Amino acid sequence: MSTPTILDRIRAYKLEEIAARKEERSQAEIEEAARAASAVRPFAGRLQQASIGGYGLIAEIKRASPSKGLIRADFDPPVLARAYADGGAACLSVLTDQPSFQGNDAFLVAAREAVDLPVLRKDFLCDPWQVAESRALGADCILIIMAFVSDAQALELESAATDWGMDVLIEVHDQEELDRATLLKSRLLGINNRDLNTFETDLQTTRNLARRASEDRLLVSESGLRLPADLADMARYGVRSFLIGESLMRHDDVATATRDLLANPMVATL
Ligand SMILES: O=C(O)c1ccccc1NCC(=O)[C@H](O)[C@H](O)COP(=O)(O)O
Repeated sequence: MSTPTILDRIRAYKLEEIAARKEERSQAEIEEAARAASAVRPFAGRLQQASIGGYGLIAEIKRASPSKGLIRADFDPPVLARAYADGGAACLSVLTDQPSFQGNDAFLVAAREAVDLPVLRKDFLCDPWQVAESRALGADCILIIMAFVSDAQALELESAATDWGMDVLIEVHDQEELDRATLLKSRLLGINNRDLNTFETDLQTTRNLARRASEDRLLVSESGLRLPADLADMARYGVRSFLIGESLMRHDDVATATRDLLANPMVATL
């Protein structure tokens, strides 16, 4: 039998987590909480707007990761959210997965209350119940990781997100996942530079897949981006939106680091 991958391990505990949470709150209860949540903020719209002439940044609030362990000890989600907003981020991403990323649902709630930016719930979703739960927390966008879900699950998640008025960031990291993503209608397509088995990041993933993606998609390069030169490199391949966590989280002054990263965007030539 093959060794379980990180996604296999995450899937196993997520299924237990979902079952336990469903015991606590029925479908009707979670839907009622989702209906009572504050209005959805336009995630894809803000990102698109920022990427015209500039760069669209989804700035990630990330305390730890399976590959790096603890990334930031001084971790205060509302303070970080305000620093990202001051630095010019278009949107936030907040990790809520606890076992692998030391995230928490409360981090998303607190970060979103602190700013007026739209927020992505960064977690491992495979059940529409989690989409309603994301909306109940206030999330404006969910993530569908093609490597984590079947085609049927991806369609079900997208349909639930659409019903709740939320945006979807579809995530792919190879050609097969890019082909499967054609099933989905959402505009936002994230290309993850991180190999989820080895954890290595390689910007070549974005360079390769960006030119094969449909022109209708708004492309987001994800993971392993650190420098203004990295963003300019991706912009040469038509990618002007980015999901960045670790490199910004490691700066003492997150607002200045964010501002410096976004300064002097490459002029669009496409
Ligand atoms: O970050 C990880 O080590 C990781 C491991 C396994 C699955 C997912 C993982 N990260 C999720 C992400 O997509 C990143 O947090 C996001 O793209 C930001 O990446 P980075 O700028 O490199 O922190």
